[in-house]
Order: sequence, then C-alpha cells, then structure tokens
Amino acid sequence: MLIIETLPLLRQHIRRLRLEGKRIALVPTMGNLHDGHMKLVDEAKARADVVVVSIFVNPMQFDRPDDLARYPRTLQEDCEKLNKRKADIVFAPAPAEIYPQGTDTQTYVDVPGISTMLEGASRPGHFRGVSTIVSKLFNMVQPDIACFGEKDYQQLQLIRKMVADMGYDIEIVGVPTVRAKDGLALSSRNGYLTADQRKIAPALSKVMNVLADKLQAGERNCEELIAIAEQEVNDAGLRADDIQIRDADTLLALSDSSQRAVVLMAAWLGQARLIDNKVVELAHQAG
Ligand SMILES: Nc1ncnc2c1ncn2[C@@H]1O[C@H](COP(=O)(O)OP(=O)(O)OP(=O)(O)O)[C@@H](O)[C@H]1O
Ligand SMILES: CC(C)(CO)[C@@H](O)C(=O)[O-]
Ligand code: BAL
Repeated sequence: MLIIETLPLLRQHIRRLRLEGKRIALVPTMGNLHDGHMKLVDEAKARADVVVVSIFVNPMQFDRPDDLARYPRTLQEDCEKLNKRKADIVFAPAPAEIYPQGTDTQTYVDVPGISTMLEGASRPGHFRGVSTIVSKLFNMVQPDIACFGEKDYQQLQLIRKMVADMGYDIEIVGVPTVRAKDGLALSSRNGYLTADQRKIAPALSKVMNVLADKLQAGERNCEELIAIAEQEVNDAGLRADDIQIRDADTLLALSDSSQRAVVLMAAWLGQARLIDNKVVELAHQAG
C-alpha cells in the first residue's frame, strides 16, 4: 500500500493507473478509521481495481474552531488498518497541499437548497466545505466510483446532486450504516463519549426505530411524533438537537405523494453531537 502526501506524486500514480486502464474507487474520509470506514473500503474493492482512501481533516467544513482542533488524528493506526484491508493508496495531504492560499479565498462549490437546510442550518458553511473538498478530491483522484456512508444521509444526497449538476462521470455508492451490537452508529466522534455516556448513547437509535415503526404503521402526525421522540431522547440523558421526518428523496416536508420518509436524528451527549437516520417505505392505499 502506498502512502502519498503530495499532489504531484498522487497525479503521477493516477496517470499511470489510468493508462493501464484500471478502474479507480475513492473512499473519502477524515481518518480515525473504524469498521464503518472499513465497510466502505470493502464495497470499493468489490467494485474497482484500485482503491484510494483519502484521509484529510478538512478545515473548510468545520464551523467551530474547537471542533476542528480536537478532531482525532490517528494516521499511523489508520494506515495499519487500511493495509490489512488491502487498500492500494492512502492520500493523506497536509492542509497546505489542498489549500495553498488558505480557505478564505478558495473557489467553492455550493449545492443550493440542500446545503443550508437541516444539518446545514445547524452547521453554517459545513456543506459548502464538504462539496468543495469532495469536488477537489474528485478532480485530483479522478475516480470511476466513490463510496459514502448512509450514516451522513444529507451529505450523500448533497454529493449525488453535485455529481448530477456538475456532470461528473463518477458512480456514487451509498453504503448502509455500520452499527455497534447495541445499535449505536459507529462514528469517530463516539470517541468523545465517557464510559457512562457510551452506555446511554444507543438510546438515539432506539428512539429512532420506535419513531420509524410508528410511521410504518401509518401514523402521520409528524409534529406529535417528533415531540414524543425529543422527550424520549432527553429522558434517556441525551439532549435532542434536531429530530426531523422528511421526504427521503427531496428532504422536504412529507407530502401525500412521498414514497419514502427519512427519520433524521441529531442529539448532544457530552462533547459529542451524534447523528443517525432511518428510511421508511410509506404504504400508499390503492385508488
Ligand atoms: N457507521 C458508519 N457506517 C457506514 N459509513 C460510515 C459510518 N461512519 C462514517 N461513515 C462514512 O465514512 C465516510 C467518512 O466519514 P468520517 O471520516 O467523517 O467518519 P465519521 O465516523 O462519520 O466521523 P464523524 O464523527 O466526523 O462524523 C463518510 O462517507 C461517512 O458517511
Ligand atoms: C466526505 C468527507 C470525507 C469530506 O471531508 C467528510 O465530510 C466525511 O468524512 O464524511
Ligand atoms: N462525517 C461528516 C463529517 C463531519 O461531521 O464534519
């Protein structure tokens, strides 16, 4: 496995691989890798000849400097895991390699609508940072496919729209959320939880599943369903931040024509803001 830190070296290898006719998969990450990331690598390996994993804590997508400063950076362990998983290339650039002029004057990619709603409203500028870095990585790595986790549901929708709108010839693969045995979605930020907090964290997915079951059973009073879920999350010892029921395809409010709903959960627990989501197929009565 090659570990590449500079853009010229990356370009040299990508050029060679493309000349050899290799199909390239990209797995973009911010490092501190867990089994969720490994699932993305496995999916990428199954669909391509060469897997490039990028590890870059992207300053442009952080709305809070303290969040950026304490984000876990574990490059050596990450590379060991990726080597065992048979990734081919790790691209781990320093910020100056990606943003030589800094981020303030960086040309950006903005996906209208989707980037300012929901998580985008809670984290101003976050999605502009995500679409910009992913666009840059697409140009640098020139992948045929790229894998993203469904855990970051809105991010996946954002990338799909960016790819469609900008005409990228890249297949976007969404990978189902990998969970701990107790249901907690794996996430690098789970590392901020104390042992006691870790015990109560699975309440987020439990409340989400109950809400999803009610939707599946035909309940449609979203305001009431959300209020109950917020109460349950708070009673469990988390602090509900944003719980939403949306059309899974548009992320807008549910309508009579919605085919699928998505339950989007965000809650604070100590230093960690946890997110999760679940898609529900909506039954429509004939006639
Ligand atoms: N539990 C998971 N299952 C599947 N994919 C995941 C999971 N967690 C993260 N991913 C995906 O891995 C990719 C890189 O994510 P990232 O490096 O931000 O990890 P993370 O664990 O989500 O960290 P964070 O705590 O910052 O949210 C994204 O496409 C993300 O959706
Ligand atoms: C896609 C991504 C690697 C862009 O920095 C990041 O948002 C993430 O880890 O989900
Ligand atoms: N996994 C999403 C990246 C972020 O929280 O910044």
